[in-house]
Amino acid sequence: MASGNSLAGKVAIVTGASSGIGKATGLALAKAGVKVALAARRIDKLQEVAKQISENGGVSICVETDVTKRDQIKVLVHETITQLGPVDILVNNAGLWYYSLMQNQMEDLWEEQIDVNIKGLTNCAAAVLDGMIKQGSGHVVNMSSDSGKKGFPGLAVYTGTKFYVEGFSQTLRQEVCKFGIRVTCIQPGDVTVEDREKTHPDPRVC
Ligand SMILES: NC(=O)C1=CN([C@@H]2O[C@H](COP(=O)(O)OP(=O)(O)OC[C@H]3O[C@@H](n4cnc5c(N)ncnc54)[C@H](OP(=O)(O)O)[C@@H]3O)[C@@H](O)[C@H]2O)C=CC1
Ligand SMILES: N[C@@H](C=O)C(=O)O
Repeated sequence: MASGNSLAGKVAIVTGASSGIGKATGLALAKAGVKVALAARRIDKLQEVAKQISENGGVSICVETDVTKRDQIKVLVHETITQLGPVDILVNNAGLWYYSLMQNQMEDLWEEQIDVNIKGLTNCAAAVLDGMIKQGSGHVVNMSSDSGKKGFPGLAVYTGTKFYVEGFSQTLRQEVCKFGIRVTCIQPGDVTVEDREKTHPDPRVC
């Protein structure tokens, strides 16, 4: 354990760790000495991140997880505790966004964003709470967005999901601070990620 580093030796789950902000967070936490459970649907991408972590002397596991599936989240938490130890940190990062004007009625895209950004984030937070309450400590880091602070045309549903993240985080914080659990909300602005085209699939939907 590196001295003077309060993160070293801790255990973190990072959802959406297969690319972008989640991947960068997983790498950064591992570099700081955190044992990281990398979660996302694309196991091949997670394994690439894990390889990078182990080449740099870090510790991680990969758990194929779809955060819209509660049973898979339970397996994620179980595998993390079994292989790495009790969960100190959850980086609730998995999320996606699609630009589309409401008038274009892209119902499937709305539902996907609601399922991942709202239900997935809620279920992941819920799955680690019990353990954190029992151990009297923990940190839930919820990924919001600048879209969690103001609306952007073309992002009505996405913005709605991130306003949810803000409201959910504020309330959760008030409920669990008495157990020594911290809840943080992060609002990145525009961050260039490798899969930008995937989340912005077709400018014609705008
Ligand atoms: N990039 C930006 O400008 C900003 C991003 N954000 C937020 O940051 C977070 C990360 O996004 P970003 O890094 O940019 O985008 P990426 O597309 O690079 O990453 C999204 C991650 O979410 C994962 N994911 C998507 N759906 C699911 C699912 N059902 N189950 C599990 N994992 C899932 C993806 O993994 P996989 O496909 O393998 O499952 C991927 O790892 C999001 O919450 C986003 O809203 C906030 C503000 C700005
Ligand atoms: N703010 C970003 C998403 O959260 C975006 O501009 O796409």
